[in-house]
Amino acid sequence: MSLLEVKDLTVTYRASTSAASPEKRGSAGAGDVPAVRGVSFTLDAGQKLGLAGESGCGKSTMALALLRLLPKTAHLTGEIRFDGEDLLTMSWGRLRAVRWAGASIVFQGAMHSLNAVQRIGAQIGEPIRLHSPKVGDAEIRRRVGELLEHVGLPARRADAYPHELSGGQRQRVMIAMALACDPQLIVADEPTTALDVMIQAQILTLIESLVAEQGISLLMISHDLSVLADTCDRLAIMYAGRIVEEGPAATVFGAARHPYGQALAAAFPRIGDPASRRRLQGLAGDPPDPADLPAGCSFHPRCAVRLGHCDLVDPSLWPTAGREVPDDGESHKGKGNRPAGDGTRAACVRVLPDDGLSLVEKESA
Ligand SMILES: Nc1ncnc2c1ncn2[C@@H]1O[C@H](COP(=O)(O)OP(=O)(O)OP(=O)(O)O)[C@@H](O)[C@H]1O
Repeated sequence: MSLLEVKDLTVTYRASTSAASPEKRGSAGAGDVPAVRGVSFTLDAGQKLGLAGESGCGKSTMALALLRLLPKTAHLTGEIRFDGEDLLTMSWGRLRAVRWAGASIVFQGAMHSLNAVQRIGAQIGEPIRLHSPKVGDAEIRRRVGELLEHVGLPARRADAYPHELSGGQRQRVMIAMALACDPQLIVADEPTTALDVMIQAQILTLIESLVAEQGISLLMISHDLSVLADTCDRLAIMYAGRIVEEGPAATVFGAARHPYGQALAAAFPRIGDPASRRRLQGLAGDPPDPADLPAGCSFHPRCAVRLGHCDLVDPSLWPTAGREVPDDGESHKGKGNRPAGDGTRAACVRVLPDDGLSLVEKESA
């Protein structure tokens, strides 16, 4: 059993809370935003999964859904199993126990996530107080000091207010808070957004070493595929609310099968690979408005290698077997045996040419 099992998760932001639910209506209503559409993935204990995609593809919605932190207008269906328990059906009391101690989250933009008028020591101590009411003030203070030192800040900074810290220091405080109750999983949503590159690197190294040291699982969200490829074991690529490709980080970043995965990989440099001196390629156009998705594959209007049926068929995610999997999403249906594959799943496959250039790179060469 995996630590986290997400099965066919959908999240729809309703235009009106008074309207009947999408389930009761049978389909999404006018103005509803289907932000996450049938996402499934698993995360094992100690594993690091990176979730990448352009702005608006549903990454933060996914992250917030995992801890049921979405606003009331969000309607969720599917399953989110954490350590065997379904988070979507569990009681609020049980959910409170799972948050922080089972799974915790590091939000993007620490300044907006911290309470501006409370000392950071009190903020880091809060989850400890909530989860262990018998622990006294002196012990909490000792533990907070320890956590601050663990993330590279002096224990005395516990008395500081958020505005007295730099952006990087505030992000370290967020990480200390996420670690306060020894969680099994940390969800880090763009943990280095708005930090300069040097501090970004320090924070990423810190997260990496802490999760490795403590065996914590990590779900890291970013639009920066190269950072994720460098930090995570596995990568999942999201587009228009769906995971379109998922697999070992090196495979997805180095030889993506889905044209969107290829386009995203072509837009980022390969960290630590000086041999890969290639021109970075931008991807023309914007992701679709989730409330007004194109028919067929949502990526087809921007796809450099689309075929005739791409505006008709919306392929589902299938395990790939080497490079032989068809991309119509239908061919495996009804067949008992799935291909053995190499641990990669993709919603569409385009064979990489022999010169190793992705088709997207080749088209724009
Ligand atoms: N509270 C909300 N109500 C209605 N729609 C929302 C809400 N929050 C997000 N959305 C919409 O859901 C879609 C997915 O947004 P989300 O923030 O999850 O994307 P993202 O990939 O995390 O983007 P970014 O990288 O910019 O944070 C977007 O179209 C967004 O406008």
